[in-house]
Amino acid sequence: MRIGTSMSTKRLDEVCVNEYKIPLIVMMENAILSAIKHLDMDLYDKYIVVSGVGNNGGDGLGIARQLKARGKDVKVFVVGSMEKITPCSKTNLDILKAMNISCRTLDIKGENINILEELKTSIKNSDVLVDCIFGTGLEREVKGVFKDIINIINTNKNLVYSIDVPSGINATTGEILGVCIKADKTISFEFYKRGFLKYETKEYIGDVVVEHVGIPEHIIKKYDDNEYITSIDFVKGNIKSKNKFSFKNNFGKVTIFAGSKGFSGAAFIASEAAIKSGSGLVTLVCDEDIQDIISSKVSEGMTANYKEENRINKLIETSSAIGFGCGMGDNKLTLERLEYVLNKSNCPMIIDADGLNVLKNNINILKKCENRIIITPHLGEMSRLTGKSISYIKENRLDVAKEFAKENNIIVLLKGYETIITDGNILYINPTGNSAMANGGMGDCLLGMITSFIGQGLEIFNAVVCAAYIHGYIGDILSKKLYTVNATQIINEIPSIMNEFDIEINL
Ligand SMILES: NC(=O)C1=CN([C@@H]2O[C@H](COP(=O)(O)OP(=O)(O)OC[C@H]3O[C@@H](n4cnc5c(N)ncnc54)[C@H](O)[C@@H]3O)[C@@H](O)[C@H]2O)[C@H](O)CC1
Ligand SMILES: [K+]
Repeated sequence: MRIGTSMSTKRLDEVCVNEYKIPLIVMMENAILSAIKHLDMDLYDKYIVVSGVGNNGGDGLGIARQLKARGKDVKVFVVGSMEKITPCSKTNLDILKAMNISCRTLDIKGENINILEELKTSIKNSDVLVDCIFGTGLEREVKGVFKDIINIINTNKNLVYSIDVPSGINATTGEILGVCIKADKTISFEFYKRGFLKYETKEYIGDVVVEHVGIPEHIIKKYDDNEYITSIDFVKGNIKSKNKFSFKNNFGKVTIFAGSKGFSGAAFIASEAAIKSGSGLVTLVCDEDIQDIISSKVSEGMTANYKEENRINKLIETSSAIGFGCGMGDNKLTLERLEYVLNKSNCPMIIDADGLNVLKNNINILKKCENRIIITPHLGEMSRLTGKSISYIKENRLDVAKEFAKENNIIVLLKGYETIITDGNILYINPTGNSAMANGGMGDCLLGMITSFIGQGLEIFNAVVCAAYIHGYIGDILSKKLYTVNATQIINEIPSIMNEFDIEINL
């Protein structure tokens, strides 16, 4: 699913109208017809449509017409200066008038007390309110009668379905411009709006569905912002095709540097996740004093300790991917080991946890490793790496991750609700995962899965996207029956879920 901004909508509209000669009213009618499919007409009969005078309002007026045509009881309120009404909205308003569908108008300059009372009563007497006051054209603080109406709707509402965006939200940034409709469902056009990714907007957007307005795919592709929400088809497609045609018999040889005294669990989880994700050969490199404990637990993997220099050198040279950092300790020795492995290796390297902590103020050591480093920080680690505050990163996480990836020529997987994966150019948002998974060891498990997928020969960026998706997908399935989901439970499910995905890694 594509992510887009107000600008993306505007640009596409202009291209369609000017270059491809698709009249806007045609796209609007497509938008209307695709929106009404989601208005639950089999459940409800009484609708109220509240429209502005922009094209979002035009969508609403067309929706009112289509609802009426299907025998529904519809009341329409239009708010805004009538002299500003867009041509397409005017056309739809004229059709409504010709059909004798009554429209109450609230002019921003007029005295609207009686109509506001009428609106309140109509809301109470209806099943569903369709919100079409503002769409992607909202550009300033919502005030006056617009503010009054939104507050009335939020206070008196039954169900509210917002068209394109809940009125009051900046579709690009997610900023709430003073007041905003609290939608139960948002039916958005062409793009999942970038603003919806801001955590604070979740209480306004409700369930989001994205519908098409009939713009040909090749045009959308041409003006793509390269930002997406990972779909299950993307994951299936990527993993399958890579293995089917390119690496059918190659399961990869991976090395994981992890664990230290007191942190043997991290090393176990990362290695076991790589094994269960289908790697041909997994070797864990750890401190000598935890080697025996881990050897006894990781029966299908091998272990080495830091004293075995020749063996380690050979492992680094021959690995198809290296995972580094879980439970190693935030100390000088870890930094030295990181530099050593970075210098000696040529394969993709995934760095997490203490591997990231020691990179603070040393990020330049990644510069010489062109395009083969993946970092997987959570917000705290990202804050230490970038020097930016957690709250700033939270507010601007897409751009912070993108900029950091671009500057350092790396792939960044920024963990959190709706994890981000970006190489500075393309960005994916991971839709899977849940709060039942918020416990120790999850990151180690993800590191093992990413290392394994890359080691098996998947394209690096796609491997990270797919690993994040499957990791969260398993968590989502388990959380339906478990209050807490831990890493070992995820690991145990990897083979069966991969099988369900029809992923051919183990053929
Ligand atoms: N390609 C598509 O996705 C299509 C989407 N459609 C719909 O069109 C709207 C965007 O329409 P636009 O006319 O550009 O903007 P709005 O309807 O959001 O309204 C702008 C309108 O409101 C005024 N305004 C802006 N901010 C404020 C404010 N704070 N207070 C008061 N008034 C304000 C502004 O001056 C304008 O008059 C999109 O969301 C879709 O719903 C098309 O139907 C088809 C193609
Ligand atoms: K709206």
